[in-house]
Amino acid sequence: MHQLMSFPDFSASDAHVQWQRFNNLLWYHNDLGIWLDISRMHINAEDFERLGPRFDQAFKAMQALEQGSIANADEQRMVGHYWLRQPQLAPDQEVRDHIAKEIDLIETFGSNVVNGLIKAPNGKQFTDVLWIGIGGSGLGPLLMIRALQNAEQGLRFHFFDNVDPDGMSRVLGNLGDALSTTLVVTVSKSGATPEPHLGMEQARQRLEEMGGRWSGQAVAVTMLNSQLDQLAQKESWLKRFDMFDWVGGRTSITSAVGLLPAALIGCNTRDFLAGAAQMDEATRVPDLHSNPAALMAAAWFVAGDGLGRRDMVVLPYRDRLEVFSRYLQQLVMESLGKRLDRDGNVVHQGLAVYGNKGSTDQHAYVQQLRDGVDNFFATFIEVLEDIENIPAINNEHPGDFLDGFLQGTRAALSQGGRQSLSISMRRFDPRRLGALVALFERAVGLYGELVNINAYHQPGVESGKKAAAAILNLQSRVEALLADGVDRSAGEIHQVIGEGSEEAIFWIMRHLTANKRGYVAEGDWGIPTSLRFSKG
Ligand SMILES: O=P(O)(O)OC[C@H]1O[C@H](O)[C@H](O)[C@@H](O)[C@@H]1O
Repeated sequence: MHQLMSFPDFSASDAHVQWQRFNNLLWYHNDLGIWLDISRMHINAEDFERLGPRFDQAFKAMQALEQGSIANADEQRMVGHYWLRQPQLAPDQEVRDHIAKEIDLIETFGSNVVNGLIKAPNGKQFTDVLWIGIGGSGLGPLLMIRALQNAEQGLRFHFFDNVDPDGMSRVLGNLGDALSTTLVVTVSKSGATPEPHLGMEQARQRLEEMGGRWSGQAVAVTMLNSQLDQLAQKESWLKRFDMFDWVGGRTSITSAVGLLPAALIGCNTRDFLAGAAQMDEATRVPDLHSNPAALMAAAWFVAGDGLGRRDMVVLPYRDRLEVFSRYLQQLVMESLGKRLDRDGNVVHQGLAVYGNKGSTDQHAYVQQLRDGVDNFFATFIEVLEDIENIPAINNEHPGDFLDGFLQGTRAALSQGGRQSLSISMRRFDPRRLGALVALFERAVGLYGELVNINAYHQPGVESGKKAAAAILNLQSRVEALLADGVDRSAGEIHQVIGEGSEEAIFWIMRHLTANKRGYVAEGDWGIPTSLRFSKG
């Protein structure tokens, strides 16, 4: 049964009406000290009524998912990230025990490394971590480190989240000799993603050139028996941690993927999990009005006409949360950006996410938000507790300015008829980060149900991967052909190979000739058809 709720429609000009909406729509969790306010989204009482039955369905689907249904039908997988913070919810005892055991192992390993009980092969204490992972295996850890690490706490973190040679060179350059006391963690659920594999090989070679012993400082986080796991086992790496088949990369932050970095910076992993579990409790409530994830999903739905017509601009007013929008990009866009719905209809669903942090962004793109194209809604995130060692100077408290800037932008957007929702946290710590992540995870899950898509697969990514593999294969064939030293145009190469396209061959040759790989080109680079390529 839906409890009918009456509150006035959004009004850009009537502050009293808005105050009433604020009071009527405000969600608050006393123990977590978190508020959610959707009163400045253009959602009205009749939307609640209209969406009620859809939410009843969505709540049921989420319940089934938590009980272990095959929620990811295309991949025939269960979706179990909620079990990670409440193992007792998992469908069988073996899984429950496995989750609990992994958390213990991560905690012990982390504290032993931080306290120097586990040492680098050269006998010295580990000083740094090189974290090699991409997508969910990189973004969650990055968020954990940026959001939770305090100065001088735990190990220094460095990331390989790409195969950009320049990026890798800079990271290795920054590490320098410290590579010999660096824990190198390779993270890949599938254990077969090319990016972390290449990163691992680079790190390994650099380390071995320095006389280091790879297996004494290498750690793997992956699924049992994956390619990466087999390598780690064969070579007796220092440690390996499990990723579970039923946890997707973008929701893996409460698995070893997020817990291990937390443990390595001496942060309380149990608090992080407890915060997520508490928010899970709150977002499990099958009532639209009192469930914050449902309120958020409903507001997103109405703002974008259920078709993702408005982007979500994430504006955390806390530097620690600067990468949260990047984290949400994967969580939201990889989950909701789908061509087909679950009945096979072409729907091109999605919800675009971008943002950095306030107040910084007020001096960059907020001008367009206030006055330009109205194709977004803002998500303000604030933390109320200021930091004591940044005192007021001349009676100017930086925290007051931060709050003032947030309120100012929020008001300016509303006056301009632009929508926003706000999440306020009394303080920020591992528990609140866990809660924040869980809030968005559930909102994404509910929204996926509202628009009837599979939020847990990523077929588009797979096709990009296949296309990239085809290009690398084409390159091998082009290089084999040009090994004879004969010069050829892109068209001639294409004719002989009979694969790919002239344009793809041009791109490959442009890259090869830009590097000292022995290839030369004669002709005009502005007229691709004039060029003849050869191995010089
Ligand atoms: O952890 P891995 O198996 O290496 O996957 C890393 C990432 O790559 C994929 O392409 C997926 O789209 C992401 O969801 C995943 O997080």
